[in-house]
This record gives sequence, C-alpha cells and structure tokens, in this order.
Amino acid sequence: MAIKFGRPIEMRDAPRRPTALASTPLDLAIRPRRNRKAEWARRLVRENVLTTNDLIWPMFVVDGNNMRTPITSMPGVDRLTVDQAVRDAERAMKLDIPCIALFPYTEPSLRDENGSEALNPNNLVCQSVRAIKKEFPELGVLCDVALDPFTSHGHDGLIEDGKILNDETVAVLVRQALVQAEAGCDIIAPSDMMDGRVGAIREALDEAGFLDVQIMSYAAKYASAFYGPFRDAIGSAKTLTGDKRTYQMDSANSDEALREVELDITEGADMVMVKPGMPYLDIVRRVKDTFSMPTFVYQVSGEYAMIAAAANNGWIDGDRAMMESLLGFKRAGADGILTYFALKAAEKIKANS
Ligand SMILES: NCc1[nH]cc(CCC(=O)O)c1CC(=O)O
Ligand SMILES: [Mg+2]
Repeated sequence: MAIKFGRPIEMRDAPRRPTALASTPLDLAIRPRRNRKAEWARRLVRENVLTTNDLIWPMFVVDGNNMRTPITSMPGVDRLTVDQAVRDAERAMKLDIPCIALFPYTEPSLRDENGSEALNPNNLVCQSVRAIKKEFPELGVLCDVALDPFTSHGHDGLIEDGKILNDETVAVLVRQALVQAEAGCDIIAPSDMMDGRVGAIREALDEAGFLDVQIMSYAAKYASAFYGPFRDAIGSAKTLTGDKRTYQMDSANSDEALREVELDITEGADMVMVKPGMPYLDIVRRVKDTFSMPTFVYQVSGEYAMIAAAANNGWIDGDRAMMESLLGFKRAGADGILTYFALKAAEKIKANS
C-alpha cells in the first residue's frame, strides 16, 4: 500500500460556506487537480518510485569488540566494530538492500603522512569485507578508495611542499584497490578525485585477474561543506589541514562535471556518481541524460545531519523529509543512492508494501 498521509481536508465534515456555493464556476477545461483527487488517483499517475533496490548503505567501522559508538554530528549513526558491522549487513540483507559501503575510523597511532595503513591487507576495511562476505556472500560490498582515513593530515593523497601529488597518489590508490579486491570487495569506489585513477585501477584489477570487480567512480565530487560530519566519523576533521579544493570540484561548475564523468567512463568506470546530492540534483540530471550510464548520487553526511537535526528538534517530519529527499534523487535521474537513511528508508518501504 502507498504511504498514507492525513485525511484530505476536502473530506472533513465541515459545512461549506455559503459564499463558496454562491461563486460562479471558472470556465476551465483543464483542471490538473483532478489527477490528485484521491490517493488511488495519485498512485495511478505517479512517475517515480523509490525501492529498496535503489539503496546503498554506508557504514563506519572501528577497532574493538561488540561496540556501537554514536557519532554526535550524525544522530542515529554509530561507529561499528567488525562483529556489529556483520550484524548490520544482515539487517541490510533482510531488507533487500543490495549493497553496503564501508568506511574506517583508523586509530590515530596508525595514521601517517603516506596513509600506509591503507595498504595493510589486514586493515579494518579488509577485515570487515572478509567477515561480511563470509556470512553474506550475496550482499554487495563497496569500498572507498582514497587515503584520507589513513593520513595524519586528512588529505586524500600524498603531499609534498603543501601540494597534493597526482600521479604518485594514483600509484598508491592502485595498491589500495588491489588490497580491497583481494579481501573480497565487489565494487571499488575511488573518491579521491585524482586524474587518471580510474584507468590505472582498472588496468591493475584486470592484470590481477579481478575482471568482475566493478568500479563506481566518484566522478563529479565537489569540494563541499556538507562532508563535515563524515570527517568527524572517520576522525579526520581535527587533523585536516586546509581544504580539498585543488582536487575536488568547484561548486560553481556544471560543464566540468560532464567532462570529469566522460573521462571516468572512457577509463573504464562501470558506474558513475555525483556527490553531494541535494545541492547537485541538476548535475545528476545532466549526467544521466548525457551518458545514460548507471548513475548514483551520494546523500552525504551533512545532508543527513540537517534532516536528522531538524527532525529531532520537531521542526520537520523526519520520515517524510527523508522519503521526499530520496524520491527527489530518483526524479533527478539517479539509479541509486548512497544514504545513511538506507536502513530506515528500507524499513519504511517494506512496511508500506
Ligand atoms: N575521500 C573521502 C570521502 N569519501 C566520502 C566522503 C564524504 C561522505 C559524506 O560526507 O557522507 C569523503 C569525505 C571527503 O572527501 O572529505
Ligand atoms: Mg576525474
């Protein structure tokens, strides 16, 4: 059944005002309101639908045992120890969420200039992938490729004299992707915005025999204020020096997003992503219309936090704002959405079907 809203105001048993009765009807042949007159009629003409198949659920993993630690700036989202991530993977499975995404909170002692923990085949992400794929081989697992959870400076790449090095970083990202593929990751998702990394990763994956490992590139990723709570979650907010504007895109640009997406497709991306989501719906639409590729959108941490905080204050209806924002991505042309609301939204979809 469709989502129920309150009883339509037209149906309340109030007497009609005599003035309303007295007015002459407008001579209108076309009355768009007819198609909205009842829930069944609205369902009949509905153009877009959100299903659980549209959802990718991002999770944060942390070292330890049997613990869930709340992230203050993301109310309702916890850092999970690996065993708890496996439990949430099971919840995703049961709700028909096709895929989860894993992000690590790396112990500060393991972070260094070069993000070398990213290459440890036994790092938190790899441990989580193995544990989850062992119990739930049918669940898709996506891993982010970038160095920021592992570097002491919080940047996605290697730094020299205050500059982010492109080609040297790509060489490390290739090794990070291989380590994740070896752990059993299904989708490699480079989020670093270095030039040429998709092609380099594709070539290395193929050479190593990982022909079926997909690449979802964060192709049009903007330098955004909306990543704040994510940086709290992975513990890079306090250490990040400067900003990421020499590699992430300028939010003023739209044509540039098409050029970035085109390059990643040419280099071998199977799926492309736009990020953040709500302030960039126009980019989602242009990318989908231009390339007809599987197009994803990331409803990022700050978008989640805004809705969650307003809802917790009683300022908006949180569930309705959540569903409306997710449907908006579908309407803009997205084939799927990475969202911290995935579990809640899937529960709601199931309850209403
Ligand atoms: N490269 C790391 C990365 N991967 C996903 C996000 C943001 C996700 C979110 O805000 O929910 C970021 C943060 C950043 O680029 O600083
Ligand atoms: Mg690029």
